[in-house]
Amino acid sequence: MASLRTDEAETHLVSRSVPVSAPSFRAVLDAAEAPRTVWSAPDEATVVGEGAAATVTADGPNRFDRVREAAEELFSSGDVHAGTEAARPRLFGGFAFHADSAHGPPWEGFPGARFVFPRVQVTYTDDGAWLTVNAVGPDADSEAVEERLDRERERIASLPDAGPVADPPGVVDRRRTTARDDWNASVDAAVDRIRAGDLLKVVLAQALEVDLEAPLSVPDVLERLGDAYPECYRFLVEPEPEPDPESGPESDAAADRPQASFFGATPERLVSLRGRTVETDALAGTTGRGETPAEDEWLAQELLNDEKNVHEHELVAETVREQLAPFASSVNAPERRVKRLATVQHLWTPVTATLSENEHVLSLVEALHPTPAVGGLPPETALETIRDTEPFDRGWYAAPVGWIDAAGYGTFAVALRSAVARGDVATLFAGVGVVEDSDPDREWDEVQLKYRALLDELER
Ligand SMILES: C=C(O[C@@H]1C=C(C(=O)O)C=C[C@H]1O)C(=O)O
Repeated sequence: MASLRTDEAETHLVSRSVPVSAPSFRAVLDAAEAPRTVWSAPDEATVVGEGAAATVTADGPNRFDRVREAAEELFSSGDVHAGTEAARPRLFGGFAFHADSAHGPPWEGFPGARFVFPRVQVTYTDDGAWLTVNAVGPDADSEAVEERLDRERERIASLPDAGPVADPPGVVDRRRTTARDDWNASVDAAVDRIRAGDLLKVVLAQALEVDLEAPLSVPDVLERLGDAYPECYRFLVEPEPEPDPESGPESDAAADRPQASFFGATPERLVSLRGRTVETDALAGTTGRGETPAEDEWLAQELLNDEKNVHEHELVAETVREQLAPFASSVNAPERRVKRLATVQHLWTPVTATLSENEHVLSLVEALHPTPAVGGLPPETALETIRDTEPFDRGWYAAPVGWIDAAGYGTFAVALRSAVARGDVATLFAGVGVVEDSDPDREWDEVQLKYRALLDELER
């Protein structure tokens, strides 16, 4: 079932934008009403969204089609003055990793798919910032939207200064979903299945729940992640504020339940589509950072020549090329290289393709997700292994997050190096590719290394 939820039954869309002198990202996000949206990608405008003029949700195996149909309906009758391309109407959101995600803790409010058309949007481009007000429904008349745009412009211009970025809140307690012995047994069992020929690769993940000393400031964390990971895709997805299940439906305590926020800074693009040009990444195979440039380079060279990591990587690169082939008149992938991030280095093959006919980006998302960088091979057996092995719900971790527009173009990243936070509790996720030569201890260490991206922003 897909649903397009708007203020009213009809879906007439009105969107108005004006250039504004760039307000501080943190000040805008701090003052924004929920659900808040952030999207920031290399070579793309950064977007902060406030509230929802329309929400698209879907569950089940047909969720990609359902979202696409609802998006087409939403975008079908638009009265849009965007002024700049980056401020054109777009839906921001994503999907759960598994089609049958249970939406249990900490994933309450995160359905199989959910996209938001923000009520208010600030778009930061190289040529300055734009403020956009959107409305959907029969009451969405241009005059009312223009009046709101004036009011929002005044509000944005007089936002209080966000002050200095706060230090990380500090971690007081942590709980792992996976004990060391269980991890070793799971990796060994996966390796046995690989050696028996049932599997080629499976990505196994862990979750880490941390209690923070103070409620998390998502704007501060996103700002710091932007500084530390400029080459990554930063995102923030929030469900609409929901009632507390422990209090009655009419209770005031409902309003006190902390807002859930799913956010991260991921190095992995799942796919971007513009015109008929497709860009995607094969990213798999990991090592650490060195203490010196020479040590960094040594580690990078070792990674490029390491048989186990190259095998793990090539399974991904090959699969991505194969999955794009039916859509494409050409697929190009250069020699693999190393992507160096603040805490890790990865083997990376950027893949580009030209489509043989027009496609919606969600068709490509559906074809590619999950790549063997986060699922495995063969895909169905790997997914079954993940479900049987992992003692927690991946929710939206390692799943597609991004945006779509009226033309069916879009960009999606793989939601890695991510956490879902609610007040002073956060759950972090990280996984590793298990192949024939995997060693449980080394894979354990790699999971801990991948947690660093977010733990560094939470620990004092
Ligand atoms: C699964 C994660 O990362 C993925 C797995 C990698 C690997 O196994 O080497 C590397 C990059 C990502 O494709 C994660 O960060 O949680």
